[in-house]
Amino acid sequence: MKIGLIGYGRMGRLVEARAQARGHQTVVIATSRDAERTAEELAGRLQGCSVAVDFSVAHAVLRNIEACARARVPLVEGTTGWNERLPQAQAILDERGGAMVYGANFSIGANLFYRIVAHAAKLIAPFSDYAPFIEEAHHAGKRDAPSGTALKLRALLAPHWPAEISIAATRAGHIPGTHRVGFDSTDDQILLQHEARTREGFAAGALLAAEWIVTKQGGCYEFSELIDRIIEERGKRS
Ligand SMILES: NC(=O)C1=CN([C@@H]2O[C@H](COP(=O)(O)OP(=O)(O)OC[C@H]3O[C@@H](n4cnc5c(N)ncnc54)[C@H](OP(=O)(O)O)[C@@H]3O)[C@@H](O)[C@H]2O)C=CC1
Ligand SMILES: O=C(O)C1=N[C@H](C(=O)O)C[C@H](O)C1
Repeated sequence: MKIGLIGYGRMGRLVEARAQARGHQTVVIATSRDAERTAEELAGRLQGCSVAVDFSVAHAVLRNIEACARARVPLVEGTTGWNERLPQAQAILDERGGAMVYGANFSIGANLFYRIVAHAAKLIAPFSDYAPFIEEAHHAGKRDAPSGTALKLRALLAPHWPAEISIAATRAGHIPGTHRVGFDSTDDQILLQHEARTREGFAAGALLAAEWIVTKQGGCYEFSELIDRIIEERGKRS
């Protein structure tokens, strides 16, 4: 694949290294130096890419989605902090026939964790003494809080607990990404945790998503849907 990288920081560089190891090529790199470019201008730069991977900043995401859709380049959207703009993103993709796979967390483990948390929520909710809470911890350089993954976890719990669910965010040192979901009762506490050891898992998932979205003509997919398909296929085989 000929990859266009939007964002060339911690994640962008890692995606490039893994992509090269899999025989792909980076042909375009866009950074904060491209911040003033319009969607049309960025689309011009992305012409000829087979796929784009965006790990940049939340305020640039709609422009990046429009640029990819204009250039007819399928997009892997890994940036977090733009959840409330998803309907606008979908409208852009619909209007221009673009293809995008997005996810707050591209690690396979975190996506399996979503499934475990959803199941735990269903199991525990009928026991009214238990109250859920979320904790997340990340490196000091992370801009958004709560993390995109914590917001996704809250969305999984919300149908079972109508009251606001507390999310505590820690920003310190070099933590790649830890998420905990707890259920607290008078007598005990149930604690579930996903801890990324490095960022490699995010990069590997983003490449998996890139190799998948490149085959799609259009549409807006959440990465967890892709994981659901993989779980289903592997379940049939075993
Ligand atoms: N979905 C997932 O699995 C994961 C998501 N993330 C998310 O990815 C995003 C990036 O994270 P990370 O790599 O750690 O961040 P970094 O701060 O390390 O990198 C951000 C990059 O974006 C570039 N940038 C800034 N403004 C613009 C702009 N207007 N247009 C294009 N590029 C721009 C920066 O440019 P410059 O180099 O010039 O500063 C930099 O290269 C965050 O939202 C983070 O939450 C992170 C890890 C996993
Ligand atoms: O910024 C990060 O580093 C991470 N961001 C994602 C998020 O906001 O959930 C995923 C991961 O935890 C790392």
